[in-house]
Amino acid sequence: LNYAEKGIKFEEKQIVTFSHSDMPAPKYSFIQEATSAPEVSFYDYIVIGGGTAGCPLAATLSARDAKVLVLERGGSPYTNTTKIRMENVISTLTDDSPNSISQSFISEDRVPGNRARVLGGGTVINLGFYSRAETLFLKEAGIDEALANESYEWVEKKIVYKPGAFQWQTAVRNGLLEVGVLPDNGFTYAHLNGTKTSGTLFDKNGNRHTAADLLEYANPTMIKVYLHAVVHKITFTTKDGQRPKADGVIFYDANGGRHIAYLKHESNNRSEIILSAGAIGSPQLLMLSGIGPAARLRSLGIKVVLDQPMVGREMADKPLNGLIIPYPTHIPLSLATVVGINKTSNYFESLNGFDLSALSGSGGAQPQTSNPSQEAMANSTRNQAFLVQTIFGPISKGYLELQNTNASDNPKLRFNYFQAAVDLRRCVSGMQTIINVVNSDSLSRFRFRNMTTQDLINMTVNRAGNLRRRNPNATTSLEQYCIDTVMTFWHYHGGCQIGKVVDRDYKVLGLDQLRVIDASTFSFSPGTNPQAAIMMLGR
Ligand SMILES: Cc1cc2nc3c(=O)[nH]c(=O)nc-3n(C[C@H](O)[C@H](O)[C@H](O)COP(=O)(O)OP(=O)(O)OC[C@H]3O[C@@H](n4cnc5c(N)ncnc54)[C@H](O)[C@@H]3O)c2cc1C
Repeated sequence: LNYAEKGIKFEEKQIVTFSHSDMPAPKYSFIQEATSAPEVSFYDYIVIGGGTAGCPLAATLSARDAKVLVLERGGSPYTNTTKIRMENVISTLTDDSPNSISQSFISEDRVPGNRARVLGGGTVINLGFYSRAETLFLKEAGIDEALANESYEWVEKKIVYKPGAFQWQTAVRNGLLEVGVLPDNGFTYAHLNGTKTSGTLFDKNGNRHTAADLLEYANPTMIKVYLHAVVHKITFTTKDGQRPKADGVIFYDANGGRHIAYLKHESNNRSEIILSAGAIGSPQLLMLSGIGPAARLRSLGIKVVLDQPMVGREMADKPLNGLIIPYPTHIPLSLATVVGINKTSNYFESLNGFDLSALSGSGGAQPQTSNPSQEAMANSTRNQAFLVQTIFGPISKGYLELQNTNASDNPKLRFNYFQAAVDLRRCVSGMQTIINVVNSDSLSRFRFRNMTTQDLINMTVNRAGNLRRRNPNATTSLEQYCIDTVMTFWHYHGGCQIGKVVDRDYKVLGLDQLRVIDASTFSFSPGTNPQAAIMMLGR
């Protein structure tokens, strides 16, 4: 973040650039399977996790003439680009096979979730909505606003698109304006109160562009990316009386081969290991490496390097609640390109033609209406929209704990959705706005005439109800509705927060040569959606 201050300029001529159009998948010579990695190697920087933060970070470092290694546990997003097209977002998330690019889990809250397992990380499996963070986020993190803006532009130039006018998104935008989510901010990436259209990672042909594309900015002679490289542990030198210093990383390839990458001794001053394994992966790996709550680590046979009780604490996820709206006509599918931001800290988004409730784990019980032809239409996932909301923050926090010492397994996660009363109040207020939008004139032509709001509520409880809900008839209030139908917004964060696990330069407290750069450092999820802020941070 101090590059500009220090007068360091990026060598633009080293950067491989393409025009921002629908380009073919890049063929990077520096991306290889980890099976081809030497047993021992040496680098200036070792980035663990080639995800949303890791890719822009590694590209940036390599363009500064540092020798950079990226270790990514998943494969390439360019192997099967059909899988990551817009129409396949939900089928990718429901693919639970061992080679899936999405690893699913169920939190202790009984809410199913997904985490990326692919180069490009969350940007390869997410819903693509792109919106910058509020300035509060920059202020709290102490990030220079001008440098943040330059970094956003660096990302946007390569992978962010202005969306076309989708019929459903236009109706939702008009509905939000009609019920008072004002002003109309038109098209902008900025985080502003009111209703706006923002960016998307999908181009006009529905092809997804991801953080992996940012590696086009890398200096190809200075970077190496290994795929299917599962990092098991960071190693430390611990000389008597001195702070532990991170010096290497142990990783395994797809054939189970063990490799170790070390930081180069001669470049010690700028050498670092940077953990960008995401909000779930980074605290997990710190613990597996001996940095975490000592008693718990010892109980799993892990040698303690630093007793750090805050690793894995204050984990959070934004709750998702909304209404399923079956409609009587066929309209082209769309993912969120419009967002409403109101003064009571709710964010409203929508998608249509996708069955998001397939992810709720409730088994997708069928809607109950009194009209058979309505039911036939409502049963078709192509003919339904999901109008959803989430809240600022959230205030409710949970935790991450190791279940075992296998880096590929999910740790135990609890997010405690709505534990804080203010989160529940915000959800109720947001649901009231959603009900108003659903009943607005703008959406009236997308509604079955005799399907009431209560019908929609019942349908959503049945289809999107989470695994915790036991009795659908027990949903008697909007408070209970929020609790019974909460799903993940996938904005996991925390576990390595600034001031608790890392300092304001993202350096791990109490250790040398180790930083964390990803969503695990956040105390709240930035913006309406965090990927813009995370890529900016990586840059
Ligand atoms: C389904 C879904 C929809 C979403 N929709 C949106 C949206 O529309 N807009 C938005 O802004 N945000 C969205 N998000 C959130 C956003 O995508 C994430 O917050 C963001 O991608 C997280 O970035 P990260 O760098 O912290 O982690 P990630 O991008 O997850 O990167 C972590 C990387 O580390 C790798 N890794 C983990 N452990 C290891 C290990 N042991 N060894 C080697 N590699 C490892 C992972 O495979 C991964 O590639 C969505 C997320 C999901 C899952």
